[in-house]
Amino acid sequence: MAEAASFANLWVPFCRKHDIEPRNPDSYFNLKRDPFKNKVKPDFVKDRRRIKREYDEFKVRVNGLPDAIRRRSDAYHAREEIQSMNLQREKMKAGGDEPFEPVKIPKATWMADGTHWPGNWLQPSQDHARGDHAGIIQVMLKPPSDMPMYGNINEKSPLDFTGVDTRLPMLVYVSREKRPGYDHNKKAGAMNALVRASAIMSNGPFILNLDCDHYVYNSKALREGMCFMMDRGGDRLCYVQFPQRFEGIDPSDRYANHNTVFFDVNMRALDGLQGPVYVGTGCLFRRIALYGFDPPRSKDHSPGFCSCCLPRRRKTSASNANPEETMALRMGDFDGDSMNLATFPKKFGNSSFLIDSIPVAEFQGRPLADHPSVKNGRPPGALTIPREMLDASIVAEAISVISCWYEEKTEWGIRVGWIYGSVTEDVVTGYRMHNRGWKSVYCVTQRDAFRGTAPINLTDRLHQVLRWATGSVEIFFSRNNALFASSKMKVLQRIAYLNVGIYPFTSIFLIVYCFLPALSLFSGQFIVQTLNVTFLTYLLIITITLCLLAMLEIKWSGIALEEWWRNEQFWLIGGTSAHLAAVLQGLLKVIAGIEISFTLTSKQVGDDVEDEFAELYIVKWTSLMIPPLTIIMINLVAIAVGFSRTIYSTIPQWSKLLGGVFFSFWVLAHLYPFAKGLMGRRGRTPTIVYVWSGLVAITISLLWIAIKPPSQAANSQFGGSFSFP
Ligand SMILES: O=c1ccn([C@@H]2O[C@H](COP(=O)(O)OP(=O)(O)O[C@H]3O[C@H](CO)[C@@H](O)[C@H](O)[C@H]3O)[C@@H](O)[C@H]2O)c(=O)[nH]1
Ligand SMILES: [Mn+2]
Repeated sequence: MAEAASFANLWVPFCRKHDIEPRNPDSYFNLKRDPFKNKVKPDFVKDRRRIKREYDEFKVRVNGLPDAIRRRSDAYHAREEIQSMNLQREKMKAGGDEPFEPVKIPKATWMADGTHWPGNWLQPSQDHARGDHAGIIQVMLKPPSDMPMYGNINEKSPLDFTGVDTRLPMLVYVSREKRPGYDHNKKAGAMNALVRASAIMSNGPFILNLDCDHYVYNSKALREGMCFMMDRGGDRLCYVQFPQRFEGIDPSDRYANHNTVFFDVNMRALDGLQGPVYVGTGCLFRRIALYGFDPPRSKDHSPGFCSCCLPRRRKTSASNANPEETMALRMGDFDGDSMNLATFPKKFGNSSFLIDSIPVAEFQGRPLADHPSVKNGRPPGALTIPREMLDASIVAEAISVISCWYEEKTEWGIRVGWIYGSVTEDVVTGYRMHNRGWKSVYCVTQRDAFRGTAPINLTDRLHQVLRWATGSVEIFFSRNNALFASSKMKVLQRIAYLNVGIYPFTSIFLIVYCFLPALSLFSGQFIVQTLNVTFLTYLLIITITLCLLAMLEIKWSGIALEEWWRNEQFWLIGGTSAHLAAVLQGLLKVIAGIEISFTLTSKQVGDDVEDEFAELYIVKWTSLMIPPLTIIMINLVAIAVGFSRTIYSTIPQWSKLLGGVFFSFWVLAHLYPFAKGLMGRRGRTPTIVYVWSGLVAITISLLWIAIKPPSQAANSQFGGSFSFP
């Protein structure tokens, strides 16, 4: 961190001077395009060469750190040992009869300034180990000055930053206290600790949340998000969500990692309702909304007026599932009654610094009152007061709010901050805000705002989808089920959230549909006895509707047909494997209380220089693969059975066979990427895949013979009775 902060002193002004994008040095230096395009400043070449060298040196220094720190720590340790040995020897000379004891000094990780690193990961010991350590706060970069600080030539800086603002934002490293035996609530707990620490150290009225596997790709994106927040009526926005975009995904996007249908269709559609769901990263929050308050002026925005489809319906029925939920933290309407500060310690914990910061964050987040129509605006110039300097008491307070016990008997994780108890804490957290009447906005910038990495091999991808689906099932069985939403949630938004909780359950029907074509091939019967007009009309209407829907999605969102098809395919792959498992797991958790773990999805590591997408071909067997594999085998066998029966029958009815096989092929076409994934790299199919395929094939054949002995089957009808005219 210290190395990065010191490199930033050069890198950030360099980016400002030459309009560098993206501002992640690693991706910038790895860009495939011409770095000199549109660059006109004569010293750009010189600056770039210099900064590239600095960056390379920085990287080498970082690579050397594990070794350097170990050597430094050993040296310090040896010195300590010698010192204490000398001390003992002197004592022996002076006093005499004390027995000589070998000195034992616990090993520690030492920092360059000769102090102990409080975390100690090199040599874990009690109180200094992963999952067992005190809270750590390190101010890496001090708060910047209020006025721009322009560079000038006289400085020692190796680059000429004349006229470039060289300020850097405050940078603080936070690691919350961890003790064995405490439930730390994973990411949600980490976010809440950060929210509290930042309330005390900087108290920005807006918070950007990025996952560790994402980075800023467009330095101006934040400004676009702020436009929504500062706009008239923007004070009713709880967050601005940016789409998730990914890098390092195989060009054909075999497992629909880009998720374009979700990010370019669903999320954009939700933007027209109460707003997009929160997807965990790339999201700009209004701090006050995270604190669990109602939006301002919620009284004049009664649901009768904003419910888009059912106007003025429920005045009396106000199905407010939990009135105290929305009333408890009501901040008044900002204007008349002020916030009820007396109740704050019970909700936010005992830090008076934190409690005092809340009204400040609310005030500073208001839109500028530069127009008569802006209600409760912030008077111009109100934010130009200089920022308070950090002192020891502030840091001490920040340490205390990231302690293990701080949240005890408060509403953190229950009504305040990120909500606990779900592996998809993001959806729940956003839902609670919408439920209070807040709106959100989807901000798709021309240039991607943020970019991240995603698991591209089949196994990790399935596990990721499993986790999401499990989260959804949890939501379904919890009080966050949209059926219990407050009356402030718009009807269509409620349906959208209902869908979030329900979609894994579609896997049950999906699996049935995948077996039906095979079944009809085996039995020679189609799902309906005769192809009457009613059936065909239904089929036609459904098919046309689906096609129209697909066309609408593609035309409106501008995604490519291939991307759309990948999403369809993965919907079936995930649906028959991960979604089903999630439903079972979710039921287990609800009924038996058995929990699953939230493990970080593994990220591709670029060791394989020869193949950028080596990760794609990794096959790790998981039982999630059994249902799709079974579907593939059964459909293949069914096609073979139907085919051979037609060949050996006296009057082959090829059109009937074609009709039956068509639906089987349709299922297989969806599962094609899955089959490809199982194969691994050509010629390296894992044995377990063969074993399972063999097992399934034998089972089906035996079953088939048991049910319909060949002599009998030979006379029956072949190929399914459905046929193309
Ligand atoms: O114990 C944990 C586990 C995860 N994280 C964070 O959570 C993020 C998401 O984990 P990742 O393994 O990248 O999962 P994804 O499937 O990529 O995450 C998506 O889905 C998650 C919910 O399941 C959301 O939290 C994420 O924001 C969203 O990007 C990580 O980047 C970490 O920053 C923690 O802080 N603590
Ligand atoms: Mn991720």
